[in-house]
Amino acid sequence: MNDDLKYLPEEFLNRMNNMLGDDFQAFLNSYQQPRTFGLRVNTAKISCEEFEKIVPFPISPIPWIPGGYFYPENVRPSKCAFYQAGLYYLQEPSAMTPVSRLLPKPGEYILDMCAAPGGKATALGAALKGHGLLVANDISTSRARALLRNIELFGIPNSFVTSTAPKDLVPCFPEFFHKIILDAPCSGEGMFRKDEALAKDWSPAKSQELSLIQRELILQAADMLRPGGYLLYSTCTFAPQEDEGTVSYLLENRPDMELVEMPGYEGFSDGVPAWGKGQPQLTRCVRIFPHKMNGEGHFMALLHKPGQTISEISPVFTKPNRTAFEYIDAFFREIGLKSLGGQPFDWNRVEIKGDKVYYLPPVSCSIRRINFLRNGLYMGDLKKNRFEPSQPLALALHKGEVSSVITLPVQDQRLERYLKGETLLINPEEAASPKGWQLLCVEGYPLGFGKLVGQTLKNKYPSGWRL
Ligand SMILES: C[S@@+](CC[C@H](N)C(=O)[O-])C[C@H]1O[C@@H](n2cnc3c(N)ncnc32)[C@H](O)[C@@H]1O
Repeated sequence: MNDDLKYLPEEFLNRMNNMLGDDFQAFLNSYQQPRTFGLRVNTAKISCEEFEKIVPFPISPIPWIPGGYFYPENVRPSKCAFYQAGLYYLQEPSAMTPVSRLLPKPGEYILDMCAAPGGKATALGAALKGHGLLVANDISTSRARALLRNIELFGIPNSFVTSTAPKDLVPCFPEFFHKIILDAPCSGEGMFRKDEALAKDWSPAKSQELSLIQRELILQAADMLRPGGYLLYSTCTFAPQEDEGTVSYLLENRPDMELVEMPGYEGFSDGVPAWGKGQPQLTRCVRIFPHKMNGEGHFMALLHKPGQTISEISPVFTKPNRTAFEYIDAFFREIGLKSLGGQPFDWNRVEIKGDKVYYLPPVSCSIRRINFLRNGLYMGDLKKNRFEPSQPLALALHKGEVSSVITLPVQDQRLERYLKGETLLINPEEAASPKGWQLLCVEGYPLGFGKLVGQTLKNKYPSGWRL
């Protein structure tokens, strides 16, 4: 065994040898190949064609992911202002696959049960394009905070971000969702090449423990899925008991559910019935092996609950304090707001709690006993006789939705200084309006607010967001 591979646990290698047979050597060799790096375009904010024109570093399409691109290892895309404008998410290429096979559509109600830090939730939210509802949940509150940040960076206005044990979501959302993604906590075997620490932490006992958790979670997911709905179960492990084993358990316990084919790709491998309880339909599961594709190990199963989906959208009912509306409206007039996130602004969705202003998702439902980190978009704060906009509001705005803008080219050094919290010198011809609130943009894409006084742009980029 090559010294470079010593970190791989022997029991893991023996099991993989049994699973893969003739393919085992190729699998092992893949651990000496460099890993790949990916980003996924936020198609709610920018088209792929436009992104390809303006991106300032080399990219090449990931062939099995619409909107996914490889970038070279020596590039740091998180240092580019387009990243702070929420134009893309950095994600390992295989990990982009589950959402791309769930085919989320605008208007659907979608749940991401184990969502932090948001790799899949941001893709789901982008696909909804502001219509319908995304519930992004993670049991860990600290991880859910990182999830909220990514949802806000992506400018997703129609989401609940929650931190609750999935069993407590079930009574709130019985047969509610059109689509659910369960990207389960798993033993992470597929990520050993990316993160050797995972291999050091691995044990068969842990995998067994996790498989029991996955069994509970997958039944809970099925119970929140409406007839006609789709559930995508995914892991980043090769362990059969966590993959086909979990899906088998669902098929046994929820016999109405069926495995369906998902859009294929030449590098995908079929699931193996013998690795579960032998149900022939387990071949419809998909495995991604690092020796067959340019990505890390992954497992996916797309499940359907037969029945007719009833399409209905429940209206939002709020009883807002309308006296505050004039302050918000005055701000909107000052910046010349035309729409929000591609849709006309709907005053019925405004909720005011104390001095905080929120824009609720366009869907309501009765919810108790859930720990919310966010219900909709945090728009800003009411101060004495005025409204102060938030950073998430800036990021929820699309290119061209506001007229008081200062837009700088991506190479402009002032963008980095803005993101560090500094004031900027702005030439009069660079600002669309001579004073007051401005939306600072990179190539037209909103980054954050500032206030122009003479030629000085006072920085309103919040300290918690700065570089
Ligand atoms: C594989 S990660 C999710 C990654 C995420 N979907 C993404 O794409 O960024 C699994 C998540 O499950 C959460 N988790 C762990 N135990 C859980 C449990 N018992 N119930 C629900 N979620 C759990 C973890 O906090 C973790 O964030």
